[in-house]
Amino acid sequence: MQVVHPYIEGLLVLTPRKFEDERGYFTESFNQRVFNELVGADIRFVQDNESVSSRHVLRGLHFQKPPHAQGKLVRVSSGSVLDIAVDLRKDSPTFGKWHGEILSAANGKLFWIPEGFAHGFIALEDHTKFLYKCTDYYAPDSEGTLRWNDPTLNIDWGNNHPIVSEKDKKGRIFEELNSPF
Ligand SMILES: Cc1cn([C@H]2C[C@H](O)[C@@H](COP(=O)(O)OP(=O)(O)O[C@H]3O[C@@H](C)C(=O)[C@@H](O)[C@H]3O)O2)c(=O)[nH]c1=O
Repeated sequence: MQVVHPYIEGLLVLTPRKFEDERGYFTESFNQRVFNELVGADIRFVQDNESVSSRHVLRGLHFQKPPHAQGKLVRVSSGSVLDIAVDLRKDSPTFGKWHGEILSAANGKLFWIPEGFAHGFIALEDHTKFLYKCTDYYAPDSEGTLRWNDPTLNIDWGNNHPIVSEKDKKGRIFEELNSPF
């Protein structure tokens, strides 16, 4: 397992070992014990999600407010994305900063985004399948959306005209967000 700690504290990028042979490959895409040792906490996931997106589709930036905040362990099993986590923890030295990671079926990376972050991604290929585990259940009344193209965040999505849902077009701007974390 290769483990990388991005400069924003709490984020983790994991690359599980891939065993390749003439049949194809085998990999442990999730191992609760190994994961908890790496994170140093007893994290429990309660919901697995899957979405498929066409190229240029951007989903985000989403979070759920406490008491329904979610940690997310995300990966891609087909295609690729640029995945973004924005630090919304008010007392964090990196509050308002973001980290981007390319996740693809080919690189097999897992990106751990704990509670206190907004999350989103843009699909870089057609039929990009995005898989993620969440630490709390979907709670639509607790949902928050931060505007993907917020000028303060200034995220480089590599695309100025992505396909965005009507809900995401109405996302709040960072300056007016009043972060719940
Ligand atoms: C997220 C979610 C959505 N839904 C439903 C609600 C809606 O009718 C439909 C599509 O929902 P959305 O438009 O919110 O889906 P989407 O834009 O893919 O939302 C996801 O975006 C990424 C970036 C995340 O980080 C996720 O946590 C989640 O917010 O699916 C559920 O039933 N359960 C869920 O957990």
